[in-house]
Amino acid sequence: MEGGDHLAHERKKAQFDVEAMKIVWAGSRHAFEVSDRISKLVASDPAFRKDNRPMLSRKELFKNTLRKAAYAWKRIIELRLSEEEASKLRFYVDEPAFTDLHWGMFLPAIKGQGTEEQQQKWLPLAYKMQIIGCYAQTELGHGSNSSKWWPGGLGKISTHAVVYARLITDGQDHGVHGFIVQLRSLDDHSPLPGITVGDIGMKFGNGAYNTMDNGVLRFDHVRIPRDQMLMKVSQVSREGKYSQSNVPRQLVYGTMVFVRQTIVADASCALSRAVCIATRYSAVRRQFGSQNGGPETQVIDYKTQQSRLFPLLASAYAFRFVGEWLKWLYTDVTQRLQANDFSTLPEAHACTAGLKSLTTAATADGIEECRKLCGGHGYLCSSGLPELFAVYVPACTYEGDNTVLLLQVARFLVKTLSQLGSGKQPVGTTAYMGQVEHLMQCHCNVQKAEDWLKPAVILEAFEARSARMSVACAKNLSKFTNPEEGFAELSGDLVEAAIAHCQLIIVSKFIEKLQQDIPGKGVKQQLGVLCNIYALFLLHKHQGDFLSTGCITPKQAYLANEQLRALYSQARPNAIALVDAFNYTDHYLGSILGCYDGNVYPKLYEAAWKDPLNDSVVPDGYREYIWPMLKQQLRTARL
Ligand SMILES: CCCCC/C=C\C/C=C\C/C=C\CCC(=O)SCCNC(=O)CCNC(=O)[C@H](O)C(C)(C)COP(=O)(O)OP(=O)(O)OC[C@H]1O[C@@H](n2cnc3c(N)ncnc32)[C@H](O)[C@@H]1OP(=O)(O)O
Ligand SMILES: Cc1cc2nc3c(=O)[nH]c(=O)nc-3n(C[C@H](O)[C@H](O)[C@H](O)COP(=O)(O)OP(=O)(O)OC[C@H]3O[C@@H](n4cnc5c(N)ncnc54)[C@H](O)[C@@H]3O)c2cc1C
Repeated sequence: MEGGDHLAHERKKAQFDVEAMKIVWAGSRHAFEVSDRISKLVASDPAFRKDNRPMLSRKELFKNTLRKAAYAWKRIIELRLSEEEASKLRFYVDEPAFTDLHWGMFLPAIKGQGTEEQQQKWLPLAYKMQIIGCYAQTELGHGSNSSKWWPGGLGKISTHAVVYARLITDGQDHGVHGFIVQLRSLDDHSPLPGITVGDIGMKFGNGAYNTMDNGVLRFDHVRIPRDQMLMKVSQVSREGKYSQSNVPRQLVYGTMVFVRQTIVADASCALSRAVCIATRYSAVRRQFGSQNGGPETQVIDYKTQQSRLFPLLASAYAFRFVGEWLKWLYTDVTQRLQANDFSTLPEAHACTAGLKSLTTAATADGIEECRKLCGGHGYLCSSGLPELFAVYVPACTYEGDNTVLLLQVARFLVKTLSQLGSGKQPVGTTAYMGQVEHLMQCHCNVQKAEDWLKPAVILEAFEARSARMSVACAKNLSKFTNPEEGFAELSGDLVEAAIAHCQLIIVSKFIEKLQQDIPGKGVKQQLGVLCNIYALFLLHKHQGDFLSTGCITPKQAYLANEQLRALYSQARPNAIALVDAFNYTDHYLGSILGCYDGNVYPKLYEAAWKDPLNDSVVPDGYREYIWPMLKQQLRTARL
């Protein structure tokens, strides 16, 4: 079958209003309209072509990224795009670039940690791109006195950086503070005196994150003007006197809270993109197994394919909704901070750190699973999956290594439990800890598989598991005379308790989403199916935790799995429509396997001939290396 919509029969099976689901996915009608318009604008402009990336050398690739970034900026100005539209445009250009750090970290660091005066001086320059900034925190080795190493945009492009370094006045060390430092001349881009700066070298994957100039930076007697220390949290007077505002020191790390929140939202984008490719291809791909001489089985009908694919589809939706909620939490904490209410900062830190860790790990693993779900073709660059994986996987490391972040969550949980004794009632995402006595001894009330569809049953099982794991850690910690030693010794268990807590947050936010008014025929029902798949898939995967803590019985674990199989059958007819609801253009997906019309095979065949290796029938190197070898073999054979 040439041309046409090869997935039309799948689209007809949908039991819900796809257009309404698109709006739920986008977050609002307005967000949908902006996203739809800007993604089409990018897709229709040949200047944003990206299919040739894996073929380019690092230098060509990098120059191409600079061209695209400059062109994107030109279009943003010409079209007078709003901040929201401009950020969507950069998103759909889909190429990591220095601009990510300029807009995503440099500007937020100044906004969050600079005084009013500092903001007035630096922000207009940065908004107009008259200076380009990066965020320089990580060091080559341990400590804050070796060389900066890794900051994106630093290597070749940034003119300025927010640099994190120790502040020492009168011989006294005041800890790490942020400073705005000019790195390069605004005339000829050469490094300023005393500054050594460059790119740190090729990274994982062809193309992929090599469009970014992650850099190294050293200072030799560089003087930073006093008023370039970011002084919202603490100040140094003209006389060299150090003082602190009446705010928590942790605000110095506020930019990370902001970025971790955006990384959670981004996880749903990356995972949904991989899932869209794997779902469409699974419906196109047929294999043996037909009966009575009918068409062969679509691989999406294999239960094994469904049990690998549908939890990822459900996770993409789950991460979308928890990302929405996290954005709300971040906005709320920001407003409170402005009113000098710092009470929710520890929770915001724990939630952003924990959810960043959980969603990036699941997304990186999920993209790789989607590659395998596409069989051999998933390994071709034209599937889009190898590059997506290579670009995405460092999210498990940047903005805090995922294990280190889970340990931050564990500290928060242990602290929350320890405060129960003093009568402090936990609120927000730890409110359930307030019923710890009930959760320690409650029994799951599931007798038949369908009982697992009750939100209250699911919630209680997840709360009990999380509470019991945290309490077990706290009890074990209390056996150590030195708490830090205990924390280090038990860190493996603490990480698992943190994971259980974060999974509970995601499940509970999905359930809360379903309590809202969601318009559109069948939309809420489909989301209900996905929510149950997400929760029961986690329960099945971590049944060791649920069983060993006595939250459920082996029979109940068995029933959960039975229910999960039934849910997969309910999701099956809607699978293609559920990925169509992401509203991704073929340009953004960048995948032949995931193209909207499902016309995969002719496109794969055609793409192969476009590979530079097929420019000539006889390859370069044949005469030099292969021909003499063949001749040699010929002579040996004759002897
Ligand atoms: C709109 C589009 C945006 C696009 C986004 C743009 C870019 C994103 C895309 C790609 C990303 C690209 C690049 C990534 C950039 C980076 O990676 S920047 C470097 C980030 N580095 C890290 O994340 C380091 C991880 N380590 C930590 O976070 C450590 O906690 C620390 C901050 C280095 C501090 O360590 P330490 O001094 O040992 O303190 P400790 O951990 O013990 O914490 C002390 C107390 O402070 C609390 N706390 C820690 N962090 C925060 C925080 N961020 N906010 C609030 N509070 C925090 C902690 O809980 C402790 O509290 P106690 O009550 O004392 O227990
Ligand atoms: C693509 C990319 C882009 C980046 N961009 C930037 C940027 O723009 N600006 C910037 O400042 N930085 C940037 N970084 C750096 C990034 O933030 C750090 O790599 C990250 O925070 C992890 O720190 P590390 O590399 O020192 O890892 P390490 O801390 O050395 O981790 C190594 C191992 O040790 C373990 N470990 C470390 N500490 C502990 C502990 N306390 N307990 C138990 N285990 C532990 C970790 O789990 C990990 O397995 C970037 C990194 C990457 C990969």
